[in-house]
Amino acid sequence: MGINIINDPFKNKGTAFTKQERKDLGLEGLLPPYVQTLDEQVKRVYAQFQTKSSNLEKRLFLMEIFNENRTVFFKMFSQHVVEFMPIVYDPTIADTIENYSELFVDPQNAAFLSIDDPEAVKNSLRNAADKRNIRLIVVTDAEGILGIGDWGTNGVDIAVGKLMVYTVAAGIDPSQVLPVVLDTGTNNERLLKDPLYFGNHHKRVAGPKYYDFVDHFVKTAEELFPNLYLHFEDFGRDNAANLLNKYKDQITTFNDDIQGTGIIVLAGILGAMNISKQKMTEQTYLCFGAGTAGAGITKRIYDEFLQQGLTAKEARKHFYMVDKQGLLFDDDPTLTPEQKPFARSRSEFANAAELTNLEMAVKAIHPTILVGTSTQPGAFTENVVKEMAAHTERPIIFPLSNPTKLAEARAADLLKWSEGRALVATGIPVADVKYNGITYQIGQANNALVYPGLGLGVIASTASLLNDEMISAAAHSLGGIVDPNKPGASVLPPVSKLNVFSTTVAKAVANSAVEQKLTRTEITDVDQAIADTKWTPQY
Ligand SMILES: NC(=O)c1ccc[n+]([C@@H]2O[C@H](COP(=O)([O-])OP(=O)(O)OC[C@H]3O[C@@H](n4cnc5c(N)ncnc54)[C@H](O)[C@@H]3O)[C@@H](O)[C@H]2O)c1
Ligand SMILES: O=C(O)C[C@H](O)C(=O)O
Ligand SMILES: [Mn+2]
Repeated sequence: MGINIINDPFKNKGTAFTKQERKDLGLEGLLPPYVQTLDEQVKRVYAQFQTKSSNLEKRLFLMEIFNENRTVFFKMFSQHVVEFMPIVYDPTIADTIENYSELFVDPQNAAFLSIDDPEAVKNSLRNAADKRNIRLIVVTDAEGILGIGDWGTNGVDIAVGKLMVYTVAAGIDPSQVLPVVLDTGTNNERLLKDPLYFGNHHKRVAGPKYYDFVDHFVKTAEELFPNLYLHFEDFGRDNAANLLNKYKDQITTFNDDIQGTGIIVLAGILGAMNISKQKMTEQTYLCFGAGTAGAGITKRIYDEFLQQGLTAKEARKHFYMVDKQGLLFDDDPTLTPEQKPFARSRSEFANAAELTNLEMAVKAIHPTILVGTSTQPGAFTENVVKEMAAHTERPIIFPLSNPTKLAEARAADLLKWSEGRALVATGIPVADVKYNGITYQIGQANNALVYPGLGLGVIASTASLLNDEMISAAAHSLGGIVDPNKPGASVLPPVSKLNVFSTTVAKAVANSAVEQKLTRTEITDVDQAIADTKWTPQY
């Protein structure tokens, strides 16, 4: 029995089991005699961590600790958030997803569900939960992992990684979460040919069979875990919005790429407005890469224009989208439902036929905001940036494609090409940039800065739905943390304060749920409800 506890990462205390616990739990003789404190354990493990040289090695080491002892892992993570985030999460997580089979040591308490075995869904979820009270699932079908595409069952890592950030940022109890991967096949030829690949060796199943399988999973999860908050991550462009639209008014659910990214970009633009002292509704917005994230962000910013008093007709005039084919026009039969509302009429431009790339579009439109979610590295060229900067004092430029190798531009280049005028945020963390004697702090417009607080607010308030009011409240709550008058100020709060502002976001979201009477239980004190929900790593 003692061995079982040592092998259970939710219960294991390792060398910190007291003499009495060792006696009671049948652990005598299974551990060296000295009883360590949690702090001593963390110090020891962090020293081991520091001997690792590459980020991949560091991540693999941290995952071993995660597999053994969640308390030590999260205590250490919480002390080194800025250092660990890019290792545990994006961008290093992309390497572990691409090499999942080669690096595999442990399934990390995830649930692996296969479209070829729908009858097993219920038992699989039950087995993975192992009688734990699951309040939060991150599910992926891994068709659109970050910007690296289709990774089949390997994508389970993104669900595990997103959940780790929930805990370190917002104190979500790690024993109440479940990562889930839906293996519906893969169109990744490299995986299909790889004898080591752990997933189903067939093409992705599409159409009704796919939607039925997802629905079967959703219904079963809702039945097994009645207080569930269901987070969708990295589904493909054809399915992500459909699934969100199907479930958002029925269950407590969230799509991170559409909604989470929308929140963080809105918060970043509001931050940029504080710095430039300009008005949001006077901006011209260009979305580059109008897929899941791009269209989700555009919709969020557009809704903000409406909230700030513009009519739908007035607001639309401020928005443009560029995708593979160039500027999107309303006569294009390949537009997605999410792109359609923002497509323009050819008659607006004398040279519509020439607007087939970003540079030509920027020349014709004079955007003041350019947000990249295109997976096209280097797409924000010097010419594009100079052209944009020629027509606006403080160009707002967010190259958001992840991981690092796919970013549309580097922050340092954007500042150089705009002579320090660009207001920049990136998808992955970047170091400060020095330019002309000013140190620029670069905001990280990654949904990781908001989804944990959002989730904490939803879970603590027992909200039955996550609606647009709550989402807007989350975006607006991130203001006022950065001093906008400091030269080189960032448009977003720093990751070093992730823990603090996650609670700020949670309060805004929970208050909104309470005001709208969307909670399942009566919440009289939001702050208390949040404090009661939060888990801290301690024995
Ligand atoms: N920073 C963040 O928080 C965050 C959040 C979500 C997504 N992202 C990043 O955004 C990128 C896109 O993710 P997604 O989920 O929206 O993927 P997606 O596949 O749904 O969308 C990508 C879009 O880019 C378009 N595109 C491809 N090549 C292009 C080109 N040459 N020019 C213009 N557009 C082109 C595609 O047609 C598609 O519409 C990824 O790199 C992802 O990591 C970042
Ligand atoms: O995972 C991330 O780093 C952000 C985002 O969800 C993405 O898909 O790129
Ligand atoms: Mn994502």
